Amino acid sequence: MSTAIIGAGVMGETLLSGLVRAGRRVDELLIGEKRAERARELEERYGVAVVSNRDAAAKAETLALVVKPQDMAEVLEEIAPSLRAGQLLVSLAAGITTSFIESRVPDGVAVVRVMPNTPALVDEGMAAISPGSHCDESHLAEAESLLGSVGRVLRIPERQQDAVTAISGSGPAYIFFVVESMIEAGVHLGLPRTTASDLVIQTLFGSAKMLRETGTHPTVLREQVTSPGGTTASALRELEVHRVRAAFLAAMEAARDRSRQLAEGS
Ligand SMILES: NC(=O)C1=CN([C@@H]2O[C@H](COP(=O)(O)OP(=O)(O)OC[C@H]3O[C@@H](n4cnc5c(N)ncnc54)[C@H](OP(=O)(O)O)[C@@H]3O)[C@@H](O)[C@H]2O)C=CC1
Ligand SMILES: O=C(O)[C@@H]1CCC=N1
Repeated sequence: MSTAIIGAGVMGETLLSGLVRAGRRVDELLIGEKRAERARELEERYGVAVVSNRDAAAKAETLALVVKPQDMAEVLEEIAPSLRAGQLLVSLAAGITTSFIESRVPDGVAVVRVMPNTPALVDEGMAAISPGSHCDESHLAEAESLLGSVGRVLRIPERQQDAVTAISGSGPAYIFFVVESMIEAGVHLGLPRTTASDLVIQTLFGSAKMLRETGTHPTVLREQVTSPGGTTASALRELEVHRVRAAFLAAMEAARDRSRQLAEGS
């Protein structure tokens, strides 16, 4: 069963590398990528065949669409004549609905919408998948196996996808932003940059592991660190004064709204 990835940028290559790590045979993978230089790079790095989008659409049973939302209509127009009933399209594009895709491809082509994230690069991705209107269990299972090779997969109703995009799709960027900010703070406090960086990364890793392995609510974990009248309480007070919690809410509402807009092509 061959699988094609159309659009091998950051997310497309993340998926490709994960499939290769998971033992998927390279001769069962096809890549559609429009820039010749990028195509050569992928061929050299993975030994994978880069073909035209139309060839990929004609040959593969499953196609992962990993182009920008703004390029999706053009790509669908290009590949639609090569598609046939029974094939599966797995879209990883933010905002693009299954009905947007279904209305542009032949009847009987199944569509699954996915919101992945970049920690898939280290097999710790979080992907949420939703079926389109012509999907059966086998299509969902195939999408699950594709994304399951690079992390966890959750099935969700499609109406939740814009919120999921705001939380886990964009989520790694917020975490990296917090990490950057804490490292800069360490430097301001006089620590060497490498020391600050080691401290912050291990603190993040340990905290994530505690959340996952203890199952304890984050509020309880935060309270355990906050000694009465101590250092943490002083720091958290400043975060509240600067309305960081409200800023997170506003930021994620903005991401959710942007995801909705992307479906309209803007
Ligand atoms: N990055 C992320 O963290 C996440 C991204 N996504 C989704 O993944 C998709 C891709 O995002 P990302 O990887 O960040 O973006 P990139 O710009 O890195 O990747 C898009 C790729 O598609 C290629 N491309 C554009 N047009 C075509 C075409 N007609 N045929 C074949 N390839 C084409 C681009 O080539 P070129 O550069 O030459 O234009 C580029 O390599 C988006 O829809 C995004 O919403 C979802 C979750 C997380
Ligand atoms: O920023 C974006 O639009 C994409 C979707 C989620 C993460 N990156």
